[in-house]
Amino acid sequence: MSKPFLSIERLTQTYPDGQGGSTTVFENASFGIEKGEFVCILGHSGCGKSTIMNILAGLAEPTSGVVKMDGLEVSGPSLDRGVVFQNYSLLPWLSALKNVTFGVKARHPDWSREKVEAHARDFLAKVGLEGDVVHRKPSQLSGGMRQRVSIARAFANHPKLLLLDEPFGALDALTRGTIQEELLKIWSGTEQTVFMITHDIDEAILLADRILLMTNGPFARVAESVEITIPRPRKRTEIVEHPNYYAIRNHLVQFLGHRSKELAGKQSDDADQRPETVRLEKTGQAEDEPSAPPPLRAVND
Ligand SMILES: Nc1ncnc2c1ncn2[C@@H]1O[C@H](COP(=O)(O)OP(=O)(O)OP(=O)(O)O)[C@@H](O)[C@H]1O
Repeated sequence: MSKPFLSIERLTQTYPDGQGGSTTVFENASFGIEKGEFVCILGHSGCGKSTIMNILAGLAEPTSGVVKMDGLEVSGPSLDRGVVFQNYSLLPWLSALKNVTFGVKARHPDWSREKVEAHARDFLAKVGLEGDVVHRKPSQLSGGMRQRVSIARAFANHPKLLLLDEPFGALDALTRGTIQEELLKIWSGTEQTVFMITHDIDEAILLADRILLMTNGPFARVAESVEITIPRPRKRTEIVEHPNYYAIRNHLVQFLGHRSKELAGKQSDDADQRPETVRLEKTGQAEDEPSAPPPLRAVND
């Protein structure tokens, strides 16, 4: 079997527990991501999502295990891996436009100034930022606009892998919805590989090809890989009508509400802990199958 584009192999992370011992966040976590896939990871606070992302970004080293991208081991940050954090991380002294051209110049040192600027403006326009607003500094932009700049900046650099750490966490629901759809549009035009942390089940269903589910730590596991069997293009208002939507949503709610705790803290003898694939398919089933939507409830309890 050929190796996936991104291969996470037996990743283990332990930290000192402050009392002379150590805590194992996760152990021998292994999974793959194919080129062009959009993968979200869901799990309760503290299970180790950000730790995995920092390792994928090359910003942190695991205690053991390796990450390979295109067959090469990841070590240290690289322009091939772009990161978008919740807090935007824009350079405050530069305009929105210059925040984008900065990375494009580094990526394409041979491009003319005009070409760099046109490229940056093109990506800003894709997220709805056009005209004079591109000359504003981050402090003169709203939170939603800043996050749009971060996304434009990340995509404009064409990294092979885009890592998004709760990029919409600080936004109000309306802005969040609009930017989610802008993100989908920009992603579908580029076929970039995306790995995203979110706490929002509906966001994950809207955006992802697959959702990785993590159990609670310590000894957290990436226990399941749930395929999102809803065709693209997807719209927030339309996916809820799809027969698979509530089956998938229920499964995720159940996992986060119960199974993430039941499976927590259990060490396994398997040297290689790979997630189980879950594929829920309700299309073509008998009409009398109960399909009433469950009551919506918070899942991050
Ligand atoms: N540098 C560190 N030293 C000690 N423990 C750490 C360190 N960094 C993270 N941890 C611990 O590792 C565990 C995983 O942290 P991580 O930030 O990866 O979780 P997370 O799933 O991203 O959480 P959240 O959803 O709240 O962001 C936590 O228990 C955290 O306290």
